Amino acid sequence: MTLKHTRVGVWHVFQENQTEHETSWTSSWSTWTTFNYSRVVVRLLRDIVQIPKCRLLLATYIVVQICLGFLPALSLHYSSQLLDILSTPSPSTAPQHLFLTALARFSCTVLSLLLSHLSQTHLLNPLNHLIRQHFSFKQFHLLSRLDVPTFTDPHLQNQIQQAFSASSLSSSSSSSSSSSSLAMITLESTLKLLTTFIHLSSQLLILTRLFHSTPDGSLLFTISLAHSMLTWAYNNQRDWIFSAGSGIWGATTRSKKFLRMQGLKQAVSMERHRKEIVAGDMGGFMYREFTRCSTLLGRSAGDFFALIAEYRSSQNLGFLDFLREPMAELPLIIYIFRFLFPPPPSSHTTSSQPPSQSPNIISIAPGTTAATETASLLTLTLISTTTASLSSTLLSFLTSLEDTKRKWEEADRFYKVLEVGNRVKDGYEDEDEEEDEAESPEEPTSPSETTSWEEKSEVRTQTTTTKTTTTQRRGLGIQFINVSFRYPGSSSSSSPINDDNSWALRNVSFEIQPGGLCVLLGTNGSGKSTILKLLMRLYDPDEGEIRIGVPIVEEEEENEKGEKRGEVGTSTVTWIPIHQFRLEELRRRMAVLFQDYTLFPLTIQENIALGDPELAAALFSSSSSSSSSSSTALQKITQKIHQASVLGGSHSFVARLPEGYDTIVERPNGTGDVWSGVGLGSYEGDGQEVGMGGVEEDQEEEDEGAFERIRRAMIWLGEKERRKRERKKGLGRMGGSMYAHDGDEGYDAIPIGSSEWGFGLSGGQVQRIALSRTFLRSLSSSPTGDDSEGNDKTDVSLLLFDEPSASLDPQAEHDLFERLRMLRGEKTMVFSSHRFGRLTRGADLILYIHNSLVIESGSHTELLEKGGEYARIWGLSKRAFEE
Ligand SMILES: Nc1ncnc2c1ncn2[C@@H]1O[C@H](COP(=O)(O)OP(=O)(O)OP(=O)(O)O)[C@@H](O)[C@H]1O
Repeated sequence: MTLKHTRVGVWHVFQENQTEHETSWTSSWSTWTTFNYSRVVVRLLRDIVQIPKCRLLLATYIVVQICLGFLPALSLHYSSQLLDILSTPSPSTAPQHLFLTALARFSCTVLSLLLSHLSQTHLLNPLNHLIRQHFSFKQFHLLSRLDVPTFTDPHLQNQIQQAFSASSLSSSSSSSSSSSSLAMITLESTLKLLTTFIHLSSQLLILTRLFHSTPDGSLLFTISLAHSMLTWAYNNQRDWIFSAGSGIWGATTRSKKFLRMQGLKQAVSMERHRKEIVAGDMGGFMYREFTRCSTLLGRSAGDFFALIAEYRSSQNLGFLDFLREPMAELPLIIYIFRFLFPPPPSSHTTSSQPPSQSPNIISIAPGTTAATETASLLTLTLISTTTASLSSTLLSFLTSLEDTKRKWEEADRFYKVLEVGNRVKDGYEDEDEEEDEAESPEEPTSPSETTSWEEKSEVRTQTTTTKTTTTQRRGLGIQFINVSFRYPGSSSSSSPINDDNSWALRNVSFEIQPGGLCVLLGTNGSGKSTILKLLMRLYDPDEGEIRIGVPIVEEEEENEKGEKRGEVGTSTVTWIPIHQFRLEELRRRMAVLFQDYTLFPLTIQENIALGDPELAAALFSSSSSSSSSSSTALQKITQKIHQASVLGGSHSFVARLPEGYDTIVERPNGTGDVWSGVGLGSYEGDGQEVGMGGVEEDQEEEDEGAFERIRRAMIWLGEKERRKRERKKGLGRMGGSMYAHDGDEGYDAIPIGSSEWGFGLSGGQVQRIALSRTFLRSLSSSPTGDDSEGNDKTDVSLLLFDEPSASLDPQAEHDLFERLRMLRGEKTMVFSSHRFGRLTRGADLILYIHNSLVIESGSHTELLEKGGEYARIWGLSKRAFEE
């Protein structure tokens, strides 16, 4: 299928080309037939029904909605009856009949109101909450389980965004709460379709009866039907262009001026660029450039959706416009026509039934009696309103049909995204696949059945075993065998590896024995961090293989004769392909500090504790329990966190923070304090009052007083919360907010989240917290820290550090390497670094990488003897100190 290219301002829109006749409604009918909607609806209902407490609520909600679907038709019925009675007054029965009918009509309105209220307050709101929560769990599960290449895939990102934002987008147009979940909106939409259908069918039944006895009934019916269809088709045709969910289209802009304009706009709005803008005196230039670009681009620059809306509204009038609008006037024209030229009496307006007694006959003509006029006018009113009502119900049904179809498609997309698999396959997945292929009757080994890492190595097939006779070492070995890798999305060309710059690593081979220390050196972008990422299996190599060496220490055994077996001080290293390990287990054996480490928008304590998720879970459960045993456990966990913090070098400054370890690093989005009516007064900057606009002088003082009171109330709340938690925990400090003591004034609120790292943490401090998290992982794996003898019981055998001292001062760097030195032989350590010195001198293996190739490898002495690149750089740094 070809693509249609449209220019909308600075945007280029590419659309799947639909032929003239293949408009949205025809294509929509074809999707109705091809798309298996029932599957989505059944799955959605099954999911909702499985949510605890939802079943009864849902059943009641459906019943109420169905009743609400019947009520309008019932109201119509009683309205027509009322008009019947009014047009044919009978002295004997009229008052009583009139009263009862009016009561029934009134009851319909009251019942409709009550049911709507019941439905919204007692059914829809709780149902919505349960469903939203359930589906948010599913969303969170997906987002938390995706691996790096899958998550960063732009195609999947787009799908996730579409699927997850569908609920918020749809909710804005939904009549229900704006925070409805997609599932709830889909359910509501489906039920709305059902109730509108019931409404339409019951209304049709009543109207057929009414129109049947009217000479122009069928004509009016046809007109109102045609009008509804045309309006629907018109709306569809208009919405078809670039509307989400219809057709496939994409838009891009390549306008350099527009990109610059937007970039400048973002730069001046974001706090993190403020320092550079002020220090570089860029403000004036930015303003001039922004206005220049904006003026040059004029109306063509703008947000895509705003431009599309403008584009749509400026489209030419079409055939449907000419047909649709006049058709709305047709019923009135017919009434007038009938008034002026009444039809001759027909067979069913027989002489036995005079016109005045037949309410459903239009027989207004000059010279008729007053009673006949009243009856006919009432009939006309009834026909007019019911025709309009039918038209709107039909339109609503057709719109609802389209809307529901879209919601089902969104729900289908949502479910498909939830099922997305990770690109990095788990060791057991491979194993299962192999077993499936071999059609083995045996059950695959369940992760829980295999308890030890060493045991696992025995069951592997593609293993190589080597014996080391050196001192018995712990840690894991690493082997890279001709490993080549390029990041997903890097250009792929058929040229040989050595001529292709898209590779991050090319034919890399090396071996590190368990407990060894390896330093990766090299120029920027040479591939050092990539080696660490491959070791963590964030990505898998494209070529070659990575193996992990598991040392199995041979125990001394005595046989029956008392002879000793096994070599003392030797260990057998079994080399296992990395992809055969269960990912969870592999990563539990490793601790990593990335170059681009991040802190999470949580407290410092939680940030460190997350180094060991089990410990973090124990921390959260102990802190929410008030028993004495959990208080003891909490103290032990806190000690462990502090211990890691000391090792990472963060304890000294964290302890001095007003909220200590409970300081929130950065307020999460949507949790910032909400203010209203402040900031309009004046702002005191450097002793000078600067008008901020809008507030009268008297009011200004009043507002500042109010602002102060609110501010203090918020501080009081934070303090209260903190004390409550302190009492509960019996230790430490905790707070949802952060306050700095400003001496005279007491506490002063610090706007959290206003700086990139919340409480104005320096780069080095952030790195120390991140280091503490890495150290926590390498501390005892026991969540309660029962290791009273101080033995290292950790599972972590491999430490990976990417520029661990990049932001540290020399003393902190020295202390860090001293601490790491203690772990030599206990754990395998791999460092990526630019620094030559103590680290490289003590390394077992140095890899010098350049342009994705390992160009030199060996120990410090070996590399100096070689006199290559390493020796040259070493010489440079040595000279710098000597000069
Ligand atoms: N996520 C990514 N997607 C695509 N390419 C990447 C990605 N990360 C790194 N690269 C590219 O891979 C190559 C190797 O990057 P890597 O981060 O391993 O270098 P490095 O040696 O650690 O550099 P530095 O010393 O600057 O930290 C570089 O060319 C880089 O541009």
